[in-house]
Amino acid sequence: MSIIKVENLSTAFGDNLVHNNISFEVNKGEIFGVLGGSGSGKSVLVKQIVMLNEIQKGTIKIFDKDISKLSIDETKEIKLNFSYLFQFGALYSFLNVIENISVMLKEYTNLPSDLIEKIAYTNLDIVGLPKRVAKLYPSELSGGMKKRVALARSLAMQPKILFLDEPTSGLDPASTQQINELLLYLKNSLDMTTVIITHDLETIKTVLDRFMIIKKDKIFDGDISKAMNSDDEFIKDFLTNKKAM
Ligand SMILES: Nc1ncnc2c1ncn2[C@@H]1O[C@H](COP(=O)(O)OP(=O)(O)OP(=O)(O)O)[C@@H](O)[C@H]1O
Repeated sequence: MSIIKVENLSTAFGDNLVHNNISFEVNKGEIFGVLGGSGSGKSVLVKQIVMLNEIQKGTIKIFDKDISKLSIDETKEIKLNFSYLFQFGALYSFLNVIENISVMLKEYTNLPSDLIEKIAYTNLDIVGLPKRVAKLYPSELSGGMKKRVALARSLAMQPKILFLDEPTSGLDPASTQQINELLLYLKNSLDMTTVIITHDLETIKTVLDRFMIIKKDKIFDGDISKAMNSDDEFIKDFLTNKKAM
């Protein structure tokens, strides 16, 4: 079942045509990758889906609803289903780990504070961090731990769709592998659809169910084995990291 449906999307900034008539669907429960070289419009595309950037041409449907035709109330309601972890999804330096995870719950729900704390601790556990880090501040965490806390903060709202922009950027190979394993664990344990922007070959190979590659047009849509068997030089180079990603 398709949960996101993008049809004939075109986006340009002045003379810079970024998306040329792109169509794709994301199915419920899958981990879908948005791939492409630097500046190919991956972030703009995801921001259009989460309604942070305007749609210039084409349609985007979420849960079968055309998002450009929603009322203010419908927009608010649909946005409650999203969590978006930005590329440099910074934690608040003046809040400790558990306070960082609680931020959205405090802002967007009326839940009592003891329940918010309980949910925050549950999500700390879900991302594989021990209770002892709860009172630490971001400056006291490793890069991998910061990513986990940011992920826990995104998960706390129990999103139906999670958007991750480069979840492993800046991490060493061991921490990258741990985040990849965590993403697979989340897929199997939570009722969630995930859209990931990534350049990381390991993530592409081991985590994504399906992905598309954009380069103004959509030049590929499928899974890793289809991509590996492709005769297209760009796709082959892309997957062996020969292309500037
Ligand atoms: N608000 C804007 N005004 C003008 N140009 C923009 C705007 N937002 C994005 N762009 C341009 O659109 C293009 C795509 O940007 P985007 O950030 O989506 O790329 P990306 O694929 O996510 O790149 P990267 O992998 O480097 O993060 C770039 O050329 C960028 O300069």
